[in-house]
Amino acid sequence: MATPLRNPTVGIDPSFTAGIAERPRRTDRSAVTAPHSTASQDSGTLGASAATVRHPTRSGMDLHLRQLSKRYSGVAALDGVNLDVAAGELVALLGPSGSGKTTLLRVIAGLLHPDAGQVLFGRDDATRLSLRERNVGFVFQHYALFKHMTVAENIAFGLRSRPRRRRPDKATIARRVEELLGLIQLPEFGGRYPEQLSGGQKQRVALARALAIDPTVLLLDEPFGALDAKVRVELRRWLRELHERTGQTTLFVTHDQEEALELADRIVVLREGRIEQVGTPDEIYSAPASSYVFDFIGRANVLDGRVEGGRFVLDGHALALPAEDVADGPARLFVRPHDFALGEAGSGIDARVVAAHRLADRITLELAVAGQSRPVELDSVATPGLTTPAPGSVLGLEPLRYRVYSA
Ligand SMILES: Nc1ncnc2c1ncn2[C@@H]1O[C@H](COP(=O)(O)OP(=O)(O)OP(=O)(O)O)[C@@H](O)[C@H]1O
Repeated sequence: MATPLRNPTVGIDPSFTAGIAERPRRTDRSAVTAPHSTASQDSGTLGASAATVRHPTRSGMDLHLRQLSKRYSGVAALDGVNLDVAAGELVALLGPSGSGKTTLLRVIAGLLHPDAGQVLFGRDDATRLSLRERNVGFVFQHYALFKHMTVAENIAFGLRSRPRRRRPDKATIARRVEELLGLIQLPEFGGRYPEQLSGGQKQRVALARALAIDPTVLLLDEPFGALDAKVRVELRRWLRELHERTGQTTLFVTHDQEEALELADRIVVLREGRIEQVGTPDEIYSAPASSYVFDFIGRANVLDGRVEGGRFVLDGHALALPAEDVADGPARLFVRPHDFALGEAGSGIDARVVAAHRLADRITLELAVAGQSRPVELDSVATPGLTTPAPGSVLGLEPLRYRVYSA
């Protein structure tokens, strides 16, 4: 019989809230010292041992995925996925529909078993353990709260349903629920039922319920996907703050690149069950490893041309951009809308203005480029004296930052 994994870095203690408040920021982990030992009060109540309170960082566990594969009737949902997540990291799994995000999250959770490969929590092989044995916290896109239970009962559920020997006493559970209600900023809501909450509030309660068990890792499957845009943005910031305070190792699935860029320490871009790139938001945005990542992260203009002798050229245009690391042959130029300089026709890429919009200090242009099937979008901060170009006029575009990939 497999032994449940316990988070060795996170012991539940009555000073939970204080402990969170005292936690230094991630960059200062080495300076962490125990706020105060509560081992004698807690051991035997929430299953915390002396070892659990020796590590007060509350940063969850490190996680390692080795060569994970999963196929569904011939289709590879996961294809040799390797990933290392450090304790306390907030990682986004990003990719289009069908790229394998949910499958990967479910395999980490133990809700789904891989055909091959390993899931390691710390140094322990968890591949054959169930969700409960892994002690992970999982939040679904559609608030899976129990309708017949109050908010407090929902949050307490994971602790109450533990086997007797690891179940905390009632007073400890009640205290823990109060702490979590404070943490999710719903201190007065313990007696309400889920139907009396907004969508955003329900998701906060779902998060509190997942955190209640002191999970080894927190797994969120499009946690804000069902909410409207404004609430999404608010909850996104709230989750980032919550993570700064709890330092819980967290993986969340999203197909929203903005959400990933704003929230994550690192982003994992998935494509057809494989990892296309892993990096910080800056790395992913500024140095996309492939045209797939460039296209997926942020807005992109794509121009079809070719590389000749280390330069990207477009027939009929003066442009000759350095592209030394790309082999000669058909190639694509990728430029973000705000990464063009505007000049005279004949100086770079000649582009005809199709439509122009000015909004306060920004000018947006829709342009047509001879020989290209896709329109080009340009977004520029208006400088004094710059008038909005008239539709029909021809301009020269100079890419300031760009990437060239073989086609
Ligand atoms: N139970 C299943 N049976 C058959 N195929 C499945 C099953 N679950 C997932 N798949 C397939 O595995 C691939 C990956 O699916 P997955 O749900 O992990 O993608 P995703 O990136 O999470 O997509 P979405 O953003 O739409 O949720 C897809 O091709 C999907 O059709």
